[in-house]
Amino acid sequence: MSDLLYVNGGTPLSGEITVRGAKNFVSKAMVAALLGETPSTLRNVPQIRDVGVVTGLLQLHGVDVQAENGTLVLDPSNVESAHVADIDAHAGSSRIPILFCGPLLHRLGEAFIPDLGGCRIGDRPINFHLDILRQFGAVVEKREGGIHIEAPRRLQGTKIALPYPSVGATEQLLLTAVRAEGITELANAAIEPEIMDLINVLQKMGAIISVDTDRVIRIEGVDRLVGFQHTALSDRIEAASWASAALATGGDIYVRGATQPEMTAFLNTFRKVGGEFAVDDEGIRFFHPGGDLNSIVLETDVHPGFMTDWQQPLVVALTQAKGLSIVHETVYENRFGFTDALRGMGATIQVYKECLGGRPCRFGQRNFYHSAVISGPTPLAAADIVVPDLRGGFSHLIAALAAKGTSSVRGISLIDRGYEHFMEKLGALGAEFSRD
Ligand SMILES: CC(=O)N[C@H]1[C@@H](OP(=O)(O)OP(=O)(O)OC[C@H]2O[C@@H](n3ccc(=O)[nH]c3=O)[C@H](O)[C@@H]2O)O[C@H](CO)[C@@H](O)[C@@H]1O
Ligand SMILES: C=C(OP(=O)(O)O)C(=O)O
Repeated sequence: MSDLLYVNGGTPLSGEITVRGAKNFVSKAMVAALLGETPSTLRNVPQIRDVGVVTGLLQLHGVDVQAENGTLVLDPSNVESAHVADIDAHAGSSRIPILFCGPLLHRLGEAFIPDLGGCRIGDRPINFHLDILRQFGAVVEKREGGIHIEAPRRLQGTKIALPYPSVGATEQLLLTAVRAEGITELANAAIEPEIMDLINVLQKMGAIISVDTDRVIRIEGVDRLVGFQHTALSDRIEAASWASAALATGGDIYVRGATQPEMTAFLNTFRKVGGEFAVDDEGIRFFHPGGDLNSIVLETDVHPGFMTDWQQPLVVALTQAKGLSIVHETVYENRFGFTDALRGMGATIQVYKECLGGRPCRFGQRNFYHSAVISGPTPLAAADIVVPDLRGGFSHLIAALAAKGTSSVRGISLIDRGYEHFMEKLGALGAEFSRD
């Protein structure tokens, strides 16, 4: 099937869709299953490409993965006999392979981790991950196409402070510390809801982990872990993406499965922009109440702040708000590339190297266009677009749906990485489109 979608925009999206488990949790919980001596069951798993990638990686390592109706059963009992030390077949496919380090070191004593993929929204180095592994006593060596890691003896608990509360590095530490010898303490840890749910999973497996209010996580290593049974928390990025689509197209979308506690920062911002929402026990209805949308000043941040992955879809809605909005991206240095295409569709967006609208961040005084000023409202016109990355791609799709006329959107398979059945969902919301 072709990677090109023709979108006939200008109609408000209206109706109901369902979101399932979070991409940024499910893949990590699947890796955690490697640590158990018995099978694990994970429920509420979406059919997205990243789940397929991690399934492939686990199978290569001898894990039996059975999938049925959104439930995965992962049996790691053959990992030792499979003992695969080279998984470069999956180089560049996602960011998850780096999280195999701790579990594989505990089980096999060595591993080869291929170069990572994921969205190109900045340099995305892995220096924190490698420093963590070395502090546990692993020997890390750069080789062609990836890194080779080895644990000459059992990994040892350690005390670490992250220079920045990185999600991946915090997960790296958790997945390594739970079976290391002794106590590990991580200061300046990330505390995203997806990390808290990973901690839930690890605790079910037998781990001892405490989280303090000051971003300190403390783990007492244990000798063995067992399988878990868990239902994944909901995907708050997908939910916010559909909410932004409702706002940008003047629509009304009920997102079944969306949950309020993990979305507090988004909901506050959505309300300030002029969107309305109604929370019930099953999900959240997001709608444009009519009238003007308001411009805002917004800064992305680590949890509990406004998350960076919400930024790109919301910027499309801000092109329809009255006045000047300022968005300061403080998590990634290069996450405004997607605005080029929006400008081509008629949006007025200027990007700056300065830290605008808030406190100085790591990227100020450097050569990164990490602040944006959006002036609206501007009608959007149809265009030919090439999808740059996962969230940028979804944002382009929203822009095409808001624009009058027929747009072509090329590279839509990138969107499958994080949005389950997005074309069926668009259909259910009344979008007009056809696949080439
Ligand atoms: C699969 C997954 O869960 N992806 C999410 C995860 O990405 P990921 O875990 O890759 O993001 P991090 O939180 O690690 O990155 C945050 C910042 O730390 C920097 N950094 C990170 C690691 C490192 O070793 N050195 C370093 O400098 C990064 O370049 C970035 O500027 O959290 C991000 C922040 O919420 C989300 O946008 C991604 O959707
Ligand atoms: C940046 C993202 O994902 P990844 O870390 O998998 O590239 C994202 O989900 O928006």
